[in-house]
Amino acid sequence: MQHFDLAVIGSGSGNSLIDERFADWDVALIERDPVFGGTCLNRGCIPTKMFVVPADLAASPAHAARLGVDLDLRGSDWGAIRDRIFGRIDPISAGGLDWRERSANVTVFHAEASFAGPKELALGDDRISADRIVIATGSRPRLLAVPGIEDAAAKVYTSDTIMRIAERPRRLVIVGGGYIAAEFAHVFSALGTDVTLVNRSDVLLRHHDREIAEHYASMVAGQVRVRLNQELAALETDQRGELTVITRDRNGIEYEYYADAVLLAVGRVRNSDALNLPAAGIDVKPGGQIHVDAQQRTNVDGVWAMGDVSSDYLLKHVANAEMRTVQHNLLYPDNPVETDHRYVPQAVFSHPQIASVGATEEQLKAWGVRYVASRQRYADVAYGWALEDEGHFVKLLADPGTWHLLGAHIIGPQAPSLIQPLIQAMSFNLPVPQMARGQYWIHPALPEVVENALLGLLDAHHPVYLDR
Ligand SMILES: Cc1cc2nc3c(=O)[nH]c(=O)nc-3n(C[C@H](O)[C@H](O)[C@H](O)COP(=O)(O)OP(=O)(O)OC[C@H]3O[C@@H](n4cnc5c(N)ncnc54)[C@H](O)[C@@H]3O)c2cc1C
Ligand SMILES: NC(=O)c1ccc[n+]([C@@H]2O[C@H](COP(=O)([O-])OP(=O)(O)OC[C@H]3O[C@@H](n4cnc5c(N)ncnc54)[C@H](O)[C@@H]3O)[C@@H](O)[C@H]2O)c1
Repeated sequence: MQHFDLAVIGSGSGNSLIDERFADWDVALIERDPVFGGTCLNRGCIPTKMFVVPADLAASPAHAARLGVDLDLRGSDWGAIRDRIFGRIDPISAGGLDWRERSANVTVFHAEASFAGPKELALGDDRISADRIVIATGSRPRLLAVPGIEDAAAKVYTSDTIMRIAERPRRLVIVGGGYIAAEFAHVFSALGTDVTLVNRSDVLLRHHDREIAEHYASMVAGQVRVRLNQELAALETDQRGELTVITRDRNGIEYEYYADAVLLAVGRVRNSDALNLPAAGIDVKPGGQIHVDAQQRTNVDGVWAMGDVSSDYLLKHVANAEMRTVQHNLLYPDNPVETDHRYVPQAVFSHPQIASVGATEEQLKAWGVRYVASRQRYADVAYGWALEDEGHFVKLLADPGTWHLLGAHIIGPQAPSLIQPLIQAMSFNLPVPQMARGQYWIHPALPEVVENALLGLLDAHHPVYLDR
């Protein structure tokens, strides 16, 4: 049996862990997917955002008309967009594998790993052992088992498959109301598909601040058909191969939608089920989330886990942060560090864009925390005038005692970029007065909407003067 200093399962964030500092370690990297590099690169963050940019352009004529510019969308070439995106991504993935296979100290195994003991892995018929094992196996789309789904399989997609679809569907039903549903609703509707969004609960983007979620719902309703409180009940394929999507509401009433394709966007399943974790005695939470401590250690000595398979956050920037923790703790076991999960930001690249960090107003109320809130419309700052903005805003929540930000929520153009200084302020405990008045804000740039929201917090309570 081959023995290694370190075995890493999963070539997504796990692959990034093995840097030059491990040059004198004997490392095994195991990947079961023929495609190398994991979700973010091949079927997640990166290709979705590469679709969002052309979708933003395709959606721009309506906005341009309000500014006196007459743009016409004459069409979109799905094949060209798709091939450009994957023509860029696929060589990066293949090149990454090639480079890794040529690394002197790393052996790449193309196999599904499962535990045969605490420090032993079964890779098909092979066995390897390692002093340390890192589980970075990620997650996969959740599927729904409803009548007719097998017959309709050729027209049922997930985020793993829809971006490579041969032709853009004329009519698409998206099941779900989270990140993936919101981003693909934008991409497909902007490029010309008739989209119906079916969601089981009565809110879209339910983990967001309620005001933001409601505002998003009102805006997306202008782009796609939104059907709330309905869940997928069945799929029917007739003799001509035409697909009907049947949904059911809470009263048992059924609805029918004709579709050329269905996208399931109903959450993700952690990839821990194939790992035979009981063989190693590794603790798992309900739902398959591997239990780790703040140092990313599982309950079994020498076995770490990171990223989607163990994290509370299914986000690449979190997987990267956890990867850096594991990396450090492997290299410097006598000086371990913990992952900082205090202020995890998130962004939805929908239309409009959304970004948030920290607590929602509903959470603060539920926790009984004292707070002040401010809302600043893009339309009331100079660059918002230039944009002729309608309806987008920044919402901030702060502690009126310490003047530390408790939460920041933005819906509107460039929200994922605008929020970055607020993440910085929260991470480094920069109080609102200092942040608002202790620096210049470029005039008349869009971040003035953040500046004014900060000043609004101070007005919301009582004036605070800075000792400068
Ligand atoms: C459509 C979509 C869009 C997204 N957009 C964003 C975004 O904009 N921003 C953001 O922050 N996050 C985004 N995410 C989330 C982000 O992609 C994930 O959080 C991140 O990729 C997780 O990384 P990971 O290393 O944990 O897992 P992965 O990258 O999934 O890597 C796990 C690897 O392990 C392999 N594997 C699994 N089980 C085994 C086994 N038993 N043996 C061997 N190999 C195995 C898998 O094949 C996979 O290659 C998006 C996700 C999706 C689906
Ligand atoms: N921009 C980003 O950062 C980004 C983009 C895409 C995905 N992601 C990550 O991937 C994760 C998964 O995304 P997601 O959108 O699949 O999950 P999600 O958890 O965000 O949303 C799932 C949605 O499906 C609905 N749903 C569940 N079962 C249903 C059913 N039977 N019928 C109808 N609706 C049903 C839920 O009500 C919910 O609205 C996200 O949580 C996020 O962490 C991030």
